Amino acid sequence: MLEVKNLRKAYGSHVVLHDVSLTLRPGTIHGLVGANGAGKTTLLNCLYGLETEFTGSVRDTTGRTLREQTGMLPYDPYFYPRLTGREYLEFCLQARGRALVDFAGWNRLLELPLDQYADEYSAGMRKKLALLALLVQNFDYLILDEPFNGLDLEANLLLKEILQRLRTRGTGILLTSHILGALTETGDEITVLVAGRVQRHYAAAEFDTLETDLLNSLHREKLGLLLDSLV
Ligand SMILES: Nc1ncnc2c1ncn2[C@@H]1O[C@H](COP(=O)(O)OP(=O)(O)OP(=O)(O)O)[C@@H](O)[C@H]1O
Repeated sequence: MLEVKNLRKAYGSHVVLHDVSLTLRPGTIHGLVGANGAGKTTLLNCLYGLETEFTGSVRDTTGRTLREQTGMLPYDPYFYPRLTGREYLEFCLQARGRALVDFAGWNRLLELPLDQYADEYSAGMRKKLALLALLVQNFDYLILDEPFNGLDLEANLLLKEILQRLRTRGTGILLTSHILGALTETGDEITVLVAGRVQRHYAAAEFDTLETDLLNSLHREKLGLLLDSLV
């Protein structure tokens, strides 16, 4: 299990994460929601080790090195210029010291032009390529920052199905999304982050309450202001 305990992260005097704790169990999908700037990406970056200056702890409870069996999809994946999609995939495997595999199986689903330069792909194709690089590596845990963002309708449906099948296979998946339905349809647990603090963890049986809570807070804070502005 991956465990984040009492994580506190600041940029200068700006505290972005306050005492955040959560767990990611094998074979579960854990959604992370929160407004723009709530701290979701920062939390994922601390978890994966892209940010190292924080207090609190991040660990695999089995004692293994977290990075070894965890793959991460960044919010905006970077591609080196003049690398084809295939070369990018090969690079990802080699950087991890893994043997090359045949990409054709997964790519029959994602249908990427692997012999074109990746930095010339559309935004959705780039997202698919970065996902493909994770899928071919069979990680135990996946950390996905906005995986649905930019994907077309068909790829969205496909990704939901893929995530559910990976969960059945035992993969633990932590993902952010601003599309609540994508998380409530697939997730086992959702954590709501408000201004860098965990407001509440919701189990699947409480997802109806989550929608009501989010709507209520929206009604209170923003819809009231909107009504005031319109009169
Ligand atoms: N490198 C950085 N330096 C300084 N402040 C940062 C840095 N990265 C993020 N922040 C600040 O941390 C806060 C949380 O940002 P973060 O990107 O984690 O939010 P988020 O919940 O992922 O937002 P979004 O939904 O817009 O992607 C924001 O106030 C942001 O300005």
